[in-house]
Amino acid sequence: MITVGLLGCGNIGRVIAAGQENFKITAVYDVVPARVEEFAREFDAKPFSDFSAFLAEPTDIIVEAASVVAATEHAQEVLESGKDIVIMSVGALADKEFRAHLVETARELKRKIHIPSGAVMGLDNIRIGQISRVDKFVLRTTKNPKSLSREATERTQLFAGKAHDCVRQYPKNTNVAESLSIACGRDVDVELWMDPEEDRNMHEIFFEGEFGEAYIRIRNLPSPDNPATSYLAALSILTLLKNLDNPLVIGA
Ligand SMILES: NC(=O)C1=CN([C@@H]2O[C@H](COP(=O)(O)OP(=O)(O)OC[C@H]3O[C@@H](n4cnc5c(N)ncnc54)[C@H](OP(=O)(O)O)[C@@H]3O)[C@@H](O)[C@H]2O)C=CC1
Ligand SMILES: O=C([O-])CC(=O)C(=O)O
Repeated sequence: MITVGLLGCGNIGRVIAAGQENFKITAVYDVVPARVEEFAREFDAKPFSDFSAFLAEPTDIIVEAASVVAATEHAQEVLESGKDIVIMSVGALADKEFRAHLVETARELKRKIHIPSGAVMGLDNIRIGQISRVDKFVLRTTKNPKSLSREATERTQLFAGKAHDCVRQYPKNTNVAESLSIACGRDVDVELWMDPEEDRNMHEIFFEGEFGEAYIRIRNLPSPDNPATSYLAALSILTLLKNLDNPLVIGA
């Protein structure tokens, strides 16, 4: 049985915990102590309010499902402790120096940094961008204003530019922009829209290159407990964890 240390007892953390089968969350940590205690009671895990103690607990892998700040603060020490990490708040890797250092540490210590497909589909073959010509790559994200904690009466563009800048400005809503950039091997173009007529978290991917062209549209249901996060993102990390010990690797 794979043992998991969970950093972040929020919306995604709860979906993962509810789906445990071949892995077990044995240790939990969150910035909100009452949330950790409640989560630990409900899912039979050990609660921690001190990160070092949480990390010292014997777990096989740490799952970050908290925030870009949490991933930035803790990813390095997780790897240095000799554990693999799953990073959900991928926006932390928009800092190129930080990412390079993290990857170098993982390489030296023979550890893995897992990045789930999250709220999009297609990361598998988008990786061809690392080895072949890319003519165009645009992510257009459209969410209801509620998902962006804003108000609007009409469709409004919030951002147009590069992924790194977008996720810095909208760290709770555009981690996928960074995942796509890492997959494709370049800082992709991003448009972020809010639309009161849209009730889904929609991601449209326009990809053209040496291979031909692709258009992928994902219309996600928002998570009931956090409309900023698509339910698909939680299912994605749950699937990743369930497949950690599967010898048959698909789509990689
Ligand atoms: N890669 C992808 O495709 C996607 C990534 N995400 C990202 O995944 C992460 C988790 O999402 P979700 O579960 O919906 O978020 P939630 O806000 O529901 O849960 C996150 C939990 O982590 C806590 N937390 C935040 N910062 C820290 C910290 N520094 N140390 C410890 N705990 C902390 C939060 O506390 P508090 O409430 O006080 O902040 C909260 O309890 C987010 O960063 C989100 O943006 C989401 C969707 C898609
Ligand atoms: O869940 C989504 O639709 C996307 C998201 O919030 C993110 O990438 O941070």
